[in-house]
Amino acid sequence: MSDDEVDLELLAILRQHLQGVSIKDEEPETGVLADAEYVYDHGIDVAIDMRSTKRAAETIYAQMQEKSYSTSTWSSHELHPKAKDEATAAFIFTMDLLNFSFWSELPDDERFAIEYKGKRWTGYWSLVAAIQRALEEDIPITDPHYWQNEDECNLESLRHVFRSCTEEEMPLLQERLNCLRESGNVLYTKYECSVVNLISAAKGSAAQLVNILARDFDCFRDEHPFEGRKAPIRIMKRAQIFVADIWACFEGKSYGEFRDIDKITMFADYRVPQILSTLGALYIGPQIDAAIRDKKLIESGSRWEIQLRACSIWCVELIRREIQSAHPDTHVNAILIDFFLYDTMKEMEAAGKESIPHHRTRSIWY
Ligand SMILES: Nc1nc2c(c(CN[C@H]3C=C[C@H](O)[C@@H]3O)cn2[C@@H]2O[C@H](COP(=O)(O)O)[C@@H](O)[C@H]2O)c(=O)[nH]1
Repeated sequence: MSDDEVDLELLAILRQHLQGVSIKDEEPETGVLADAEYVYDHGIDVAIDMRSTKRAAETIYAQMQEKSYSTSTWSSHELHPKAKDEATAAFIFTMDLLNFSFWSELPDDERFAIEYKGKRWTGYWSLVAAIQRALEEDIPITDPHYWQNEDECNLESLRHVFRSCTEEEMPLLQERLNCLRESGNVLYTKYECSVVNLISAAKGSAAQLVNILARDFDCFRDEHPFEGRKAPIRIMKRAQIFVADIWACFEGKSYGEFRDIDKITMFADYRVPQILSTLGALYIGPQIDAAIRDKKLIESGSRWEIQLRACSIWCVELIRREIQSAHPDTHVNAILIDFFLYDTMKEMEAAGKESIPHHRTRSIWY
């Protein structure tokens, strides 16, 4: 080969690596877990207590067994779509495009809430309720064509879709409109306005689907600089939870069939770090702990916030390894552990048993 041909070959290999596709076995990686371990090894404000992590692993495993926690738990939630079809895939994409920042400074009876099916829904469930309600009102909120139509889909119509039964508006409404507009444009230009085409582009790889979302959609690219490291820390929370929700909803079949689903990590939100800390598995240093207890805003992308998120990902990975080694005959992945921890934290919240608040960061990433 001439020198030029060698250079071109090397360039192609480098480009593939940069897109997260490794040459040797064509099996892509997301890089999220490696980056989580990097932050854990290099940060000084958040640590993991091994003894509590081991204990938490046992408790989590026992309760997951008791509740026979599986992919089918996803569809058992009252508001989640039940049909296993393309419309549900579009529903889940819309949901995870907007699945961020529901927390409020106001007391429970004044905070943003959606009234639907005779109940008052807050947090994540307010999003799901609003989408269900819009569809029942014949508003095509899950249709990428609608997202691009500025006459029909705009701040005013979004205020209607997400109208609250209290005085407080849904947080970051303009940012949510921006996410819809950008995604509508990308789906139109690259995937014939079809979420199913987007899923198919990953050719059955969960990691590749995360990488495609990060590559094509600015609003999914949840990566942040950390302490002078050259490459940003990849967290990819909404990209990963989208893949996980599709996998769980379709129970690993049809659009939910991914050969490498176990490469998906915990989703670094503001609820799972809260329960990991409550369990004693995550040790949050005194300065951050004080800020959380005082409900102080922790800035998106700050050193503290990146450590909270990345160390939570690493902590759930250690819990997963602990469960796997103690119970080699069962198969549990970070997704189901995460779903279980989120749902358990919500049950604790509903029962008024939150011992420490969740951290307050306002961003479109979670
Ligand atoms: N790590 C993780 N984060 C999750 C979820 C979910 C809901 N997933 C459903 C699907 C399967 C599960 O069984 C759940 O039923 C929402 N969130 C995040 O939490 C925050 C909302 O909190 P709050 O305002 O209190 O509702 C916000 O950042 C949102 O993005 C999860 O599962 N894992």
